[in-house]
Amino acid sequence: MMGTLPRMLKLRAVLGRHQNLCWNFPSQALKQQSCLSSRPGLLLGSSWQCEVGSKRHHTEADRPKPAPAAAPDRLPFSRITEEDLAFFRNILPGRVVTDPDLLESNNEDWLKSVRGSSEVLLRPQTSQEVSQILKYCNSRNLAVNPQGGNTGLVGGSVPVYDEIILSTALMNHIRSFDSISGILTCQAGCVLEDLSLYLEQRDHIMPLDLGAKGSCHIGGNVATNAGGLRLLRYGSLHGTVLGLEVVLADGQVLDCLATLRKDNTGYDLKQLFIGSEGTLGVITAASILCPRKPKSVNVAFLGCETFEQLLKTFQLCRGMLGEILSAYEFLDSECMRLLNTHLKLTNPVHCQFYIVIETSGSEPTHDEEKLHNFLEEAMTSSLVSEGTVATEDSKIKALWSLRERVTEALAHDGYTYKYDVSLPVEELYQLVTDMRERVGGRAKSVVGYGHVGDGNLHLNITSQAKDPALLADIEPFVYEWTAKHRGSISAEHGLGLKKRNYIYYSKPSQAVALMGQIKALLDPKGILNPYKTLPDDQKP
Ligand SMILES: O=C(O)CC[C@@H](O)C(=O)O
Ligand SMILES: [Zn+2]
Repeated sequence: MMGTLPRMLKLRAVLGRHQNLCWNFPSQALKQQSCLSSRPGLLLGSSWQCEVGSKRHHTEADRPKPAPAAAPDRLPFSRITEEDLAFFRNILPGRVVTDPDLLESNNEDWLKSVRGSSEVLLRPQTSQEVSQILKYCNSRNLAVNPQGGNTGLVGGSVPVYDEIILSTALMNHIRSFDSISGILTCQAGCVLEDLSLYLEQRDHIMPLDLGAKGSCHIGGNVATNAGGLRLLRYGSLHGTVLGLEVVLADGQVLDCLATLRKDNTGYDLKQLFIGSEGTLGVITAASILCPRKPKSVNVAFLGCETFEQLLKTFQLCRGMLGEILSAYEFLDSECMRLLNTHLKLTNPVHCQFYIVIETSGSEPTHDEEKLHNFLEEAMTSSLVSEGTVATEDSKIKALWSLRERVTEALAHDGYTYKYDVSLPVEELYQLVTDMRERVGGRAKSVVGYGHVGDGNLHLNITSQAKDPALLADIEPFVYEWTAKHRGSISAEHGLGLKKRNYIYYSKPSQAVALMGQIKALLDPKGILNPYKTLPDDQKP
């Protein structure tokens, strides 16, 4: 994992010849920071568009009016009774939680912005137990909120009213790992970081990596189609998940747990459940294609003065680093200010925009040479003004923490309005600039960061406390802006409770209606994660 230090020092020496360039290794202060954002149990709308030829366009008149984002009325599900509890206690001895204190953290999302009032938490260990639970709930018309690590950011992982919480926490068993094919099969409740550690000992890695890795469950990652920091290199879970086991609303266990790279026998049903946020079935196990652990990893933390330079650097980087490029992330100077203020993290360089570039390859000498050439070119063409490079694990983690912990820093800044949009990269930062101008001094901070390499911006706005006037400035402006620029109003966080009614900004009515029909087919009573994902006009 480590590049050779003398070689990197040489790199510094060569690059150091250029004026304004300051290549240094992270400061002591930075090294001492913990590398992981420990989001404790963190689980967290689009333009109406239609396809005309290859172009999407949207007309104001055709776009359905989004309903308010607030929670809809409670749907007429049954209320839990003593007989129901007796049934659950019988099938899950010692694993039915009704103590309100113990239920606190399961009822509230990580952002503390959505709070349900569930009175029961079920902790199954097997798919058969999940099947028994759902069969019973379906027959009794009891609503169920499937819950993984509760790290979502759109209110998808917590109950809205009194839904029964079905936790995957005890379903954390690795079923198999084939080191020849790199295919891992595990239960849904395995924590992402545990899987990563397990695989690292076997010379492999998980194809996804998130700031919330210490708490999130792989089942929740798949259910939300989580993107994260490695998507640029390894693609989305739609490609790396080879098979799923899913329990349907009526309790049937759907065994699509294939471990094949290629399988064109009919419709690829597992894809329906990836990103469906627990509304179509409960994922109980997954087979995932895992890459080999790279032999050489380097991280460069660079600074540039304009977003245009940042994009040109990306272009250069894709051309010069090619197959070894594994991440291209960014944060603006406002994010850095919050990291300094709230988490006492120190910036290794000082600029308007910061880039985190990661390379992962199999030959350290080759990778370092490529990185060296790229950095030299980025410097001589004045795209990048400052930077630092790390090859050692601890330094790499320290640099990554500057990107991964922005969410945590924002949580300390105040009430946070979160937007997670996909946009054509060249327009990505204009939304932040326009928003800043629009909200003026009403907001405490307006920050932009995210996955430039994937065209994914995280626009976050904070205020001292929840502020309806500020919200009215932000929405629907942010959704309209995104739709106008042909973006998606949810790039990777999903729709959950908070964004469900904005789906029409990103999907045409026919597509949403078809989603409603699929939901009605798989979950006719609508017991699975009600109030989430689908807009209120499409609930069964
Ligand atoms: O908090 C956010 O807005 C983004 C969280 C996560 O997707 C990230 O990329 O850090
Ligand atoms: Zn993200």
